[in-house]
Amino acid sequence: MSAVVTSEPLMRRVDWRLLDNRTQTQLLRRPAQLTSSTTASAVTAIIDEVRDSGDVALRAYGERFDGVALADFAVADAEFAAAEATLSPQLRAAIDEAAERIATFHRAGMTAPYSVDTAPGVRCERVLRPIQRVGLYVPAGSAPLPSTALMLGVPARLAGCPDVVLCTPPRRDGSADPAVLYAARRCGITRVFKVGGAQAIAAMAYGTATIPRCDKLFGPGNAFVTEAKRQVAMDVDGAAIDMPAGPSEVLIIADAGANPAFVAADLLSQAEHGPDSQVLLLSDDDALLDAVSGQLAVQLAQLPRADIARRALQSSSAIRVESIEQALQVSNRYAPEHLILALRDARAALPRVTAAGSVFLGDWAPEALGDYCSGTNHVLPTSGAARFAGGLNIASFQVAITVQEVQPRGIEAIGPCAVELARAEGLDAHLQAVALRLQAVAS
Ligand SMILES: NC(=O)c1ccc[n+]([C@@H]2O[C@H](COP(=O)([O-])OP(=O)(O)OC[C@H]3O[C@@H](n4cnc5c(N)ncnc54)[C@H](O)[C@@H]3O)[C@@H](O)[C@H]2O)c1
Ligand SMILES: N[C@H](CO)Cc1c[nH]c[nH+]1
Ligand SMILES: [Zn+2]
Repeated sequence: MSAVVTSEPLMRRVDWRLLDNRTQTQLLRRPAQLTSSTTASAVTAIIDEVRDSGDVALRAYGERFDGVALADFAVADAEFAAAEATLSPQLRAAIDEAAERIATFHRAGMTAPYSVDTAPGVRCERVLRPIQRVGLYVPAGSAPLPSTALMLGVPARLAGCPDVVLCTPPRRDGSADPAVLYAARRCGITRVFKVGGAQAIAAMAYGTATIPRCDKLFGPGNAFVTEAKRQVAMDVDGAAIDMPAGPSEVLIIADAGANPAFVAADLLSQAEHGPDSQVLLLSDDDALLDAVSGQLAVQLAQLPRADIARRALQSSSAIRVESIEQALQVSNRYAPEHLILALRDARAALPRVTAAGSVFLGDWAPEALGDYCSGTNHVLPTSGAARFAGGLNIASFQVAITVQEVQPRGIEAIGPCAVELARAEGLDAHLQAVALRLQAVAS
């Protein structure tokens, strides 16, 4: 029997139980990983050009990739005001409401400074400081994402970052998306530049005459943006980055009782982000897989962005597994950006999830709620980075500094321990720095 059970027109259907380990690994490869060497060299050339020619290069790339050569990239006060006036009251209210809920969730998870006496007369502390200048990237290639401006801007503000710069691709008429501008302003951000793609990342990492150099860069983006972040993070003269947050992914584990229309809608909602998005469906029930396949065809036909979603489905899979337990193992191996547990008892499965950016429990938590307004952050690790990294939070915008304060009785208490360890390492100057103080306290 072949591992390919049926040849689906929209999404490949495979039986996990019949695949060898190598084929399983290939199946779980992201499309962005397959094109990475070509993308990498294109991005290196863009970064080099921006470092050499600054704003001139930004203007040329803007013309080439976004169809507009801007004389001035900075958004002026008048454009912010016009943007706010353009938005419907309903959209402004939705942005405000989402911002409040995102703030509520993030504030609750804020790490606190702390202080502890580790020995009599030895106080150790951790204090938190906001990163001084942060650069945010808000995608707008295939669709402007004002929700991303909130996901970046709200925690940056709560962390207290004093200097926040935001880049987003311009529209063809040279303006920035009004909802992105409103969301940015809502988070207190006033330095917005109409620059997109790898060139925006290079500009914020190295600085140009117009765009200031930033300490750390944040935000999602397509394969070019994500690769540019990776490259500037590898360069000691570049900038730190939040995480690889590339093309969107969702993995859904659905049992026989799941609602096929809901499952199909959730798959399509990530597929419509871009042709390099990847969506995976795992189930132990053939009838459910069939029903979702039917729903996909029906719902896709009604989508304005059907072409993009159809292309994403081509690099996606519906996978028949032996059991929900096996599905959880596959999911942990894939480490999805988003994991939807469309299970009758989703909560019971949660303890077995070890790698995922954000988890959606049950039938009533579509991923789109996390994208917009449940309160969690939608800037999440992709490409398997959820194995070792979590999503964006306030701590991402802070540096934690440790402090120690030692009294004379403190050096008496712990000095001998340091002396012994310094002797073992053969580091005599270390030993001396402690021993001198021990003698001074004793005399
Ligand atoms: N992981 C996350 O947290 C997360 C969150 C939101 C969005 N996303 C992802 O962000 C991405 C947004 O992508 P997008 O394309 O819509 O917007 P984008 O702003 O990331 O990219 C648009 C820019 O790409 C550059 N570009 C386009 N074609 C190019 C080429 N051939 N060579 C070099 N540069 C080129 C252009 O400069 C353009 O301005 C999607 O893949 C989406 O899934 C991820
Ligand atoms: N699903 C995206 C994260 O991968 C975030 C987003 C923004 N707008 C809609 N969705
Ligand atoms: Zn989304």
